[in-house]
Formats: sequence, structure tokens, C-alpha cells
Amino acid sequence: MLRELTGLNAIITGGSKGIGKSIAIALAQEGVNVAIASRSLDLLEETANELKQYNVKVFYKDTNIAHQQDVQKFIEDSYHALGSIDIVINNAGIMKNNPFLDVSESEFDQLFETNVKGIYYVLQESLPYLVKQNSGDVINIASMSGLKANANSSIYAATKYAVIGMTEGIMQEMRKHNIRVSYLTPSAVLTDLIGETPLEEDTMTHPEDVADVVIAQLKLQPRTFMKTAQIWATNPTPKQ
Ligand SMILES: NC(=O)C1=CN([C@@H]2O[C@H](COP(=O)(O)OP(=O)(O)OC[C@H]3O[C@@H](n4cnc5c(N)ncnc54)[C@H](O)[C@@H]3O)[C@@H](O)[C@H]2O)C=CC1
Ligand SMILES: CC(=O)C(C)=O
Repeated sequence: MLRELTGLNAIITGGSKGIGKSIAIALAQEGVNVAIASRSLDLLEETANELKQYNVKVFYKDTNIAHQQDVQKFIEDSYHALGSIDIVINNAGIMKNNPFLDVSESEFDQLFETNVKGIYYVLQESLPYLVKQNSGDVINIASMSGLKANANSSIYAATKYAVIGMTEGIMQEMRKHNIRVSYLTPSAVLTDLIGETPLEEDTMTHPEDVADVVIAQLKLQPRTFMKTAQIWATNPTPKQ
């Protein structure tokens, strides 16, 4: 039997748009209180207002997850606003598409600081709360690019391979604390991150579909978890 999520508390990075926003809405619809972080205060406010219609506690803070002090403040303030942290969704991420020989060192650093070090900061700050309560869930949004790299996205892919490796290791350490640590590897999802797409939008995976997988994972009885899931569009079709 699936469990109820009502009354749990979740933090979601990159919760102001795209996949993160869809996850925040899906959680709020299940009665989960949510704290969202992203770099854009305007978008956060807009999303927070949408979330409040579900009668859950909503906290938001403009945060750059690549900055340790920002993350410390976000996690601490979320804990105080919500009362506990039960679910951590590491979703915020950036992508740059460039042939490898055109990738500058600053682009390399920016990708790793956001996509990898950001998760390190968030989990360094939040996992102690989960360990103390001896329960909880962490879901890291990796990518199919973390399983198979393609031309022109070598460094993005490298960050996602790193996310998967880091997640596997943390998962093994956290199981004994009854904390489920998993990662998702979506293929192309219809969001701003991928921009213009040659595919019919209806035939692509939508952010709400990724949110459905997150909810399904969280609703499993705490004794069991789905370690990872590859999320593919069934029949992605080129635009006519
Ligand atoms: N859209 C896609 O096709 C796929 C996306 N993903 C991953 O899903 C995650 C979410 O992506 P989308 O929703 O598509 O992107 P998006 O561009 O629509 O949203 C990204 C969110 O992350 C936030 N963010 C980015 N850098 C940040 C930083 N330094 N600090 C705080 N917040 C930051 C943005 O403000 C925004 O809220 C990313 O990790 C991405 O790599 C994985 C597979 C496929
Ligand atoms: C954007 C991304 O992570 C893809 C297409 O795998």
C-alpha cells in the first residue's frame, strides 16, 4: 500500500520554474509543506503564490546554490519555517552546449559549481537533520546525459556523471539511517533549459511527468525505494 505524504516538509532547489516548480506543485497537492530556492526572487514569489492555494506552508528564498553561505541560510531558514526537513529535492541545474574545445575554464567551473558542488552544499547542510530524525528522502535530478554523453555537452554530461557517482556513495552511507537517496535520469524535458526543440511538444516528456515519478517514489513504503529511474518520452516525434 502507498503511504500518505500529508504534513511532510520538503525543500526543492530550482523550485521557481521548470521541473522544480512542477515537483513543488505536485508535493503541495499532496499536502506537503514546501521551501523553494532559486536565483530569481520574482519567479519565486510568483510560484509561492501559486503554491499557497493548496493550503500548505510555503517558504522561499533567493539562493545561489553555488554559494555555500546562501545554501546554509536557505536550509536553516527552511528548517525553522517548516519545523523539520523530510524531503530534499536537488533539482537546480544549468546546461551549456559547446564543443569541448570551445569550453572556457569559467564555463567549466560554473557548471560544476552549480550542478555538483551545489548538491554537495545542500546535502552537507540538510542531511544532518534527516540523520537526527532517522528518516527522510533525497532525490537528485541527474540526467540521461549522466549515463551517456553526447557531442557538444561533454562538461554538462561530466557534471551529471558526477551527480550519479556522488548519489550512489551517499545512498550507501544513508541507508542505515533509514534515509532513501535516489536519482532520476530524465531524457529531454519540455522546459526553458533545452530551449527551442525540433520535437512536437506533445510527444515530449513534460515537467509534470517527472513530478509524477517523484511522487510515486516518495509514496512507496519507507522500507523500500526505487534507487533510480530513467524517464524517456515514449514516441518523441519531429515537428512537421
Ligand atoms: N529539461 C531537460 O531536458 C532536463 C533537465 N534535467 C535537469 O533537471 C534540472 C531542472 O532543469 P529544468 O527544469 O529543465 O531547467 P530550468 O532552466 O527550467 O529551471 C532550472 C531551475 O534551477 C534554478 N537554478 C539554476 N542555477 C541555480 C543556482 N546556481 N542556484 C539556484 N538555483 C538555480 C533556476 O533558477 C530554475 O529555477 C536540472 O538539474 C537539469 O540538468 C535533466 C534531464 C533533462
Ligand atoms: C537536458 C538533458 O539533461 C538531457 C537532454 O538529457
